[in-house]
Amino acid sequence: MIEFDGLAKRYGDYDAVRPLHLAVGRGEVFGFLGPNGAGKTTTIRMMMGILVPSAGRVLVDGLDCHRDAAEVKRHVGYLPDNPIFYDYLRGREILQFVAEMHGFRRNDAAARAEQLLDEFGLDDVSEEYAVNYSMGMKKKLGLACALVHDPAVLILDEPINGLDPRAARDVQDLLIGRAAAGKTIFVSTHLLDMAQRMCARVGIIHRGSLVATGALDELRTDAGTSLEQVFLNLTEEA
Ligand SMILES: Nc1ncnc2c1ncn2[C@@H]1O[C@H](COP(=O)(O)OP(=O)(O)OP(=O)(O)O)[C@@H](O)[C@H]1O
Repeated sequence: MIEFDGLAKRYGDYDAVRPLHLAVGRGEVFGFLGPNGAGKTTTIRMMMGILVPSAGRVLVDGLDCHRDAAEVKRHVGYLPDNPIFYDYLRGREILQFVAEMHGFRRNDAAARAEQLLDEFGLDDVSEEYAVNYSMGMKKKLGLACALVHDPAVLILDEPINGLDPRAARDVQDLLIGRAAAGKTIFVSTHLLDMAQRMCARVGIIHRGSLVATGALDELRTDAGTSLEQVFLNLTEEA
């Protein structure tokens, strides 16, 4: 479903992402774990066609994320690390706008917006300007936007970063629901609790290199200790 084939990004002589080879299967919830600056956002921006790879490629459903970027967006829902909204649109209008961009007719777009506002518990703030939303509300609205067209694949950059425990739990529950419905989820995080709750398999990225992949239980058994210790060992600074 998602295939990284030597995907790499270089800034000048700095390797932000070193050739990445990885396959994520249909229906899998894959955690992309790494410390600050490891290369997670850079990788995800290449998946979304926002950054041009320096080498290699990444495919979603056989489509090249750089060459076929527009088509990839029909298959994928994307939550950026810091969702930004038009400051002159209200929550409901943003969802309606995104739905229309995906080809919904006006009435269908309104109905879809209504449905998502309800599901994400945003009804009460639907008429407020999204730019004034709290971080938790912005992440929920961003996730609702990512789901408007019911994509098979979700690519999420730090979905619960900066959220209070209740908002973090709400967002995780929404995602667990989507995973149970068979969505393929590629989620970047440096929050190990979240990886433990949600991900069947993880990859750990450190200084642009994938240093380990596997099921959480395998990784823990390898090091005979907690995921936190595995993470700390693998991402140790020289
Ligand atoms: N435009 C750029 N020019 C030069 N270096 C960059 C640029 N963008 C990112 N980098 C560097 O590439 C590295 C990877 O950054 P990236 O944002 O992908 O990390 P990350 O794993 O998402 O980190 P975080 O968890 O802090 O968001 C960092 O060292 C960053 O400073």
